[in-house]
Amino acid sequence: MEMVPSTMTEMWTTMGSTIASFMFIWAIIRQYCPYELRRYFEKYTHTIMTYFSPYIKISIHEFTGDRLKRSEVYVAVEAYLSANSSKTAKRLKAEMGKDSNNLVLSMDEYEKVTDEFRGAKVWWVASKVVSATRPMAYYPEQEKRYYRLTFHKRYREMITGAYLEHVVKEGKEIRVRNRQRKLYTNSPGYKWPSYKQTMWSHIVFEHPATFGTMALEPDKKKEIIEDLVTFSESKEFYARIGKAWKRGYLLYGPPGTGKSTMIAAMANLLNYDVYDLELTAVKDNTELRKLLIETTSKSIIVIEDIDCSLDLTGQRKKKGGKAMADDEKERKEVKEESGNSGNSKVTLSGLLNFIDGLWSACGGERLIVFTTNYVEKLDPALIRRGRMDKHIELSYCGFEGFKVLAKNYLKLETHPLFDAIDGLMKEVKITPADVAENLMPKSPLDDAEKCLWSLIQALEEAKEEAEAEAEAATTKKVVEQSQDGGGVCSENCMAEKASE
Ligand SMILES: Nc1ncnc2c1ncn2[C@@H]1O[C@H](COP(=O)(O)OP(=O)(O)OP(=O)(O)O)[C@@H](O)[C@H]1O
Ligand SMILES: [Mg+2]
Repeated sequence: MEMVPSTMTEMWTTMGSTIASFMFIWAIIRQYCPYELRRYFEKYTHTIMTYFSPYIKISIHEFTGDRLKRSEVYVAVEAYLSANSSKTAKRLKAEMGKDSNNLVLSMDEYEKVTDEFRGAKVWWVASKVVSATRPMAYYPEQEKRYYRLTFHKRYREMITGAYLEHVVKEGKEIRVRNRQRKLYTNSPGYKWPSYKQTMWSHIVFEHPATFGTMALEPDKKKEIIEDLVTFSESKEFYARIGKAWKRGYLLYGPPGTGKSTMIAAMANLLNYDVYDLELTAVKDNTELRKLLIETTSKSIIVIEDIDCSLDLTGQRKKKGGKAMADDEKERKEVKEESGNSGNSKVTLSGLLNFIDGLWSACGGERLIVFTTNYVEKLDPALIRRGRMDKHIELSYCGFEGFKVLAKNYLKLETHPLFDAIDGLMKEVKITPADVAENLMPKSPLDDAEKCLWSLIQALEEAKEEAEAEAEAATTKKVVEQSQDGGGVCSENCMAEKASE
């Protein structure tokens, strides 16, 4: 009976000393054995182990080839695992997600998660290698991150086929759902050569406008929404007909009719990013192309006030001479003062190339939107179908539009004053922006009726103004006619004057 503990103790002692000597010898080998020999040794142990191991490993690296763009697969896997790992993994990384108030969790380095697919079990590990060599002391050490997928070799077909496809597809969807939408601009607050690699700066896109809150005739609204949704679902169609997956919209109409608002509504409907392109800040055609290449898919590229944002007007100015309206000139001057334009050498052909040249096809799933107040002043080449596929006129507010605004601003579906407003709206033009401004309560005590009265007053004032203007115009015409018409029209003029 006494023998047992002593045998046990002896055994432990022997084992302990064996391990110790093994470790010691290994340390010696590691230290004195040439590096090549060690590599050779490790490589072969690895091969032998793999030969006997029933498991297959697949690595997905963050960067492949040159370190320009993150691998799409890696990004998708990251998103897929972030959704699936937050329940099982113990160490998680938190990052800001959509709406900037929810956190997106993803697995931390060296964390392992298990996933199951059609009865097969797989393991994912997030890992990284830190490259020992630093190209330049200034740069931080280069980390190469990757995910490693391990599974049994009997599932080889299924995992390399269906499972990975499922992961990538799901991952992409999760990314779209979680991403914060961004509003990009190319007009720089400062220039810092070669430090910033991208040409766009961005902030989070948080415009609340939707088609629901827009004052538009219901039919027109429906048509635009359907057009947009059809576009976003037509990847195969565009591929089949051999056209780049993009669509141009031209929004035109007087100021304050909702052109900019509609762009925000489009972005919110389709969940797209917005690139607000300030043409006057683009140096030349080459820079314009660079900007285009750096835009991502699922985005809207916007050029506001296209009529006054570059030398296109210069071209037309030569042709059209003095035809440019005074107010347009004013707008142009204002723009030039505010922006650092003047030295922009973007030409019409550069812009046309931007819209439908070869480069415009890269990325895909893109809307290009132009807005203008003077559609008739634009070069026909710029807005022909195929470039600007859909022309949308945003015009003065009708009664239907007013009802939408009344519902949004005052929570009113009907009101006895609506009839009076309907009548007035048929007689005078008022922009949705003006209607909105009048419906906005100006003090906490203002009720719906007061706002409606304020609108009626505005409409009546506008009506009086319009009447006065019309009268002035007729008088002017009569005077002109009597001056240069001479004897020919004098009879008519006299008759008109007599009747007045
Ligand atoms: N159709 C509309 N529906 C709802 N609100 C509108 C509409 N049109 C204009 N508004 C309101 O008027 C304001 C100005 O509209 P917006 O900036 O979209 O006009 P715009 O057509 O882009 O004008 P501009 O030609 O001067 O750029 C917005 O803040 C918005 O609230
Ligand atoms: Mg606008």
